[in-house]
Amino acid sequence: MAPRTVLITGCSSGIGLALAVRLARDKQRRFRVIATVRNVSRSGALVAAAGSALGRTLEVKQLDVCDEASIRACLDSIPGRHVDVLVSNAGVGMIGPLECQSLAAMQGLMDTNFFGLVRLVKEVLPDMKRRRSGHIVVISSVMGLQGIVFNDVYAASKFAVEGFCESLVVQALRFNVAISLVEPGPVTTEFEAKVYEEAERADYSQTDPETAAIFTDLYLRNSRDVFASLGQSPEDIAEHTLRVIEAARPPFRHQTNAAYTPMAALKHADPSGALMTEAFYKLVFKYGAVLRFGLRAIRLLRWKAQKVKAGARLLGFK
Ligand SMILES: NC(=O)C1=CN([C@@H]2O[C@H](COP(=O)(O)OP(=O)(O)OC[C@H]3O[C@@H](n4cnc5c(N)ncnc54)[C@H](OP(=O)(O)O)[C@@H]3O)[C@@H](O)[C@H]2O)C=CC1
Ligand SMILES: CC1=C(/C=C/C(C)=C/C=C/C(C)=C/C=O)C(C)(C)CCC1
Repeated sequence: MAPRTVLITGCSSGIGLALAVRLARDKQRRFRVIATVRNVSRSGALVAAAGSALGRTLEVKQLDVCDEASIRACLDSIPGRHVDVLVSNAGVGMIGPLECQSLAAMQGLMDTNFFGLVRLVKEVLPDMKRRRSGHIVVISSVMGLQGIVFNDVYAASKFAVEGFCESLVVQALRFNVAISLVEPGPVTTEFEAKVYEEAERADYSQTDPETAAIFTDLYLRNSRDVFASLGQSPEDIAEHTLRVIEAARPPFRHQTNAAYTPMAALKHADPSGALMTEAFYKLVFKYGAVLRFGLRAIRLLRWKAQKVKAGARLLGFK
């Protein structure tokens, strides 16, 4: 079988980079990867990780999801504009009290996370429909299902992504085009570092002292613990995404972190929203110590499991 052409956005770091390299290094050579970056000068890590795959199963192209012309130019440079699998991955985060964020920054986030996807789909879907084949894979988030305090605008952008795809999936199916949402929980990538850096630079005089204290003393502290305990690696997410891409009948939704799933399920257990609101309120304001204790226990268990795995490898077990 001819290799499938996979176009991925946001490959300069994190999930996009890991996925591009994982697919390009596929032992069965099932994929030809077009790894796109918005700024070619930031493709060093990708090129280094791709190694010998570069120029064989992986090529790097420029694509800014906020710039329609760059999307069109990238697609026009592909023979027959033929893309079998589009992975919409490029995205940015934003945390903190609303009052400390400018409307321009919020609009910029929506432009990348939501309209970036819309621009890509508008350009790629018509060709896929004409060919009556294709797969659009969208890196959404658990925050596309469940909001998290101080992530208001980011969660809204992922809810928008989910609503867009949920509406489009039925029409696409009629043309034999699949749509899949991959929904990771926390992943340890530059994403995390970038939002913390921005939080450090933020001007908290724009909000009241109580809100600022809730954000810096409760949210930031607990969030770091959540990432340290429940965080997955970008390589983990690449493996999950590979499974979605290679599925004979791709799922519409795929959550990558079983430990996070109960958090996203609360709203479905009680349609009034009371259970979800109370559970999160208590986790943030009442049982912070219990949350941190639980997260520390998970960290210890993960550390022990890693040691056991390393020991097994040393003894020659797989
Ligand atoms: N990390 C996490 O905890 C989670 C992340 N996600 C989602 O995963 C996706 C990837 O994030 P992750 O790998 O973690 O973060 P990274 O910050 O490591 O990667 C984000 C990528 O998106 C690129 N990007 C940003 N804006 C644009 C643009 N306008 N056009 C093209 N590329 C752009 C960045 O490029 P540049 O280097 O030029 O800035 C970078 O390559 C995002 O959609 C994010 O929302 C979902 C769940 C959890
Ligand atoms: C679970 C949980 C928390 C934090 C969750 C975080 C930080 C999730 C991050 C998810 C990401 C980054 C998704 C990206 O798309 C709190 C609010 C600290 C306390 C209540 C329980």
